[in-house]
Amino acid sequence: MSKLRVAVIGAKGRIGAEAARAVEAADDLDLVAAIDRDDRLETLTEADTQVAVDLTHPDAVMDNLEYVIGHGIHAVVGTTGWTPVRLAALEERLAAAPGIGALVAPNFSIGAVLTMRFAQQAARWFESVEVIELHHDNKPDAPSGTAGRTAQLIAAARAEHGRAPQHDPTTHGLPGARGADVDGVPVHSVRLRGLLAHQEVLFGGTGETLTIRHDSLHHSSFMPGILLAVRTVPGVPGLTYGLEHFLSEDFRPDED
Ligand SMILES: NC(=O)C1=CN([C@@H]2O[C@H](COP(=O)(O)OP(=O)(O)OC[C@H]3O[C@@H](n4cnc5c(N)ncnc54)[C@H](O)[C@@H]3O)[C@@H](O)[C@H]2O)C=CC1
Ligand SMILES: O=C(O)C1=N[C@H](C(=O)O)C[C@H](O)C1
Repeated sequence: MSKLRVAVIGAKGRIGAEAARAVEAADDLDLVAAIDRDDRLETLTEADTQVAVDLTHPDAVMDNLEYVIGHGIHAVVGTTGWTPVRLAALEERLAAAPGIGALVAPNFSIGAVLTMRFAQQAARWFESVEVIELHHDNKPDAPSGTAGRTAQLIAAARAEHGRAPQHDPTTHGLPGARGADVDGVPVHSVRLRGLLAHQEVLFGGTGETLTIRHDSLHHSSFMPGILLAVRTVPGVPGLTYGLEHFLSEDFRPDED
């Protein structure tokens, strides 16, 4: 069987470099292009790319996707910076490219996907909730894409179960001390040398708290999810938001 022809955009970056190595090491995938900011996007079409993985920067991803989708290439996107407006624009672009699929994943690690799912499940039961995300000191965006998505899912679950917005007791203090407000959920961003990608979801109820914590300790944590996405996206036209939609019972992150 012929191998799937895969390109990585952002291949000199922290995660892009790891993704290029993971694609290269996979028996069923062929790394046909690995480009970065000084390279031409035409390299992808010249290499007859079937799936492009974008791991670049919020400022670059929309133009990259315009080229990729416009040339009939499926997309796997880990780059952050997704707003409802951007997602709607991408969905519209895909509607004009029948048969082409794009997966946008706030996080490719199984632990982070499960954190979001567990937080969604817990949200209805607790009065208070706050999200704390902690990342390396070179991350340009805050809050992280994962934290933003986690907060959105929690807010939607609270609303679905008729929970009133949280009461913020703060009347005095400094601006920003209570974090960013994502759909009514406070999200706090820590940037610290030595860290990689970490998140805590704190729930509080009467006389108890529940903390869900996830730690990505190495970029390898994202690779099984990226490879799963690369293999799955050609069969799923249109926009998919979140790796959870590609997970099946037989996914074994430790086997890739
Ligand atoms: N969804 C997920 O699971 C994960 C997502 N990310 C996201 O991936 C993105 C990249 O993260 P890092 O690798 O840490 O950043 P990085 O700064 O180390 O790498 C980004 C790379 O993209 C390149 N780049 C920038 N503009 C470009 C363009 N127009 N064309 C081609 N290449 C371009 C840069 O030169 C750089 O080499 C960020 O948005 C980050 O949040 C990171 C880790 C996991
Ligand atoms: O920049 C990173 O490192 C990461 N970015 C993604 C995010 O913003 O959620 C995923 C993960 O947290 C690593």
